[in-house]
Amino acid sequence: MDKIILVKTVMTSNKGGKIPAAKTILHKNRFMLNRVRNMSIQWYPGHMVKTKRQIIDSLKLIDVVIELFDARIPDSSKNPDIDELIGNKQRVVLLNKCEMADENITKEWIKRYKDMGISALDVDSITGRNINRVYTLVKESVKEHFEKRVEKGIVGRPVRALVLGIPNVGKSTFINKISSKSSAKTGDKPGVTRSKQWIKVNKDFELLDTPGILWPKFDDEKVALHLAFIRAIKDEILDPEELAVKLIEELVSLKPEALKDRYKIDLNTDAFEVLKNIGRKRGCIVSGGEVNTVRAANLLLDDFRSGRLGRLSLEKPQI
Ligand SMILES: Nc1nc2c(ncn2[C@@H]2O[C@H](COP(=O)(O)OP(=O)(O)OP(=O)(O)O)[C@@H](O)[C@H]2O)c(=O)[nH]1
Repeated sequence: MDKIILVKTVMTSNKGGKIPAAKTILHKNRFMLNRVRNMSIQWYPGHMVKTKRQIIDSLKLIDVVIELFDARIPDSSKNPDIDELIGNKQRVVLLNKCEMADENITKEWIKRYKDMGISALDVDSITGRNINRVYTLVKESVKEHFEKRVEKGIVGRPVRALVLGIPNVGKSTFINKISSKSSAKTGDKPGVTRSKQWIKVNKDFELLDTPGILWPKFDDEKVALHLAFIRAIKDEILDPEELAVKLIEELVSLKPEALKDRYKIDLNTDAFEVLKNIGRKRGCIVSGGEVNTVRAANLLLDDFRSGRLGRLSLEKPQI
């Protein structure tokens, strides 16, 4: 199957004009999915190849990769190239933004990774939940590798890690949080290219200061939508009403009470009507009493992204 990668573009109708709102929503839904499917590889070669090269260069300098996923969508926030890129480098998976995901489902994910022989931990890089456990996990993951180094007589250097993840997953926030107690850069080290700096977490653990950004890639529209819901794909690319309608559809089947509790609305109607009801409840009204569905959509997306709809995991590990 062809790889589908989002490009920076605005939603346009087949005739090139912006699609009018409400009445065309069904057409729009179909159109968006086609658009998502058809999004071609316009910026792939430039950005992606350069980023990949930078990551490959960085991998030579580190012992372990810290792979950050969004706890709400661990499958979709995984870049399919990562396995090939990392090769047999040790890795630790962190399910970030865990306070917005369903706790039990996150536990299932952690178990799933453990079953695959990968250490995993749920973290919240804002509050710092579990951040102090990351070093222990990293140390365990490289134990064997370091013991071999000691056997070879190579001693006395800290464990070095690279943080990898898709845009907006929280890489910088995580790096800042984990290093906040001693965020001073350690300066250039032998074997480190001029531009590369190490951030000292503690005397035995350092992070490369530039996190590796992996561009999201997806083969199906569900992944694309999930990435858009969490804002790993820039909002300018997709129409907020369309995105909100898809989010409503998913939440209605997954956890309807999230919408009911927040907005006190009836869900026994189609998703666009639900969006309008959200708008009515929240005062997104324009002159003449019409609902401003764009405002309502942005409000809903904002509520989801900031966790105000409660703890929601959109993806469960497949059995
Ligand atoms: N609620 C919550 N928000 C988080 C967490 N970690 C990061 N964020 C927020 O997520 C947004 C993106 O965080 P960044 O650290 O900039 O993400 P990044 O991966 O470095 O982003 P890029 O530079 O685009 O690659 C920011 O608004 C952060 O405040 C978390 O654990 N919980």
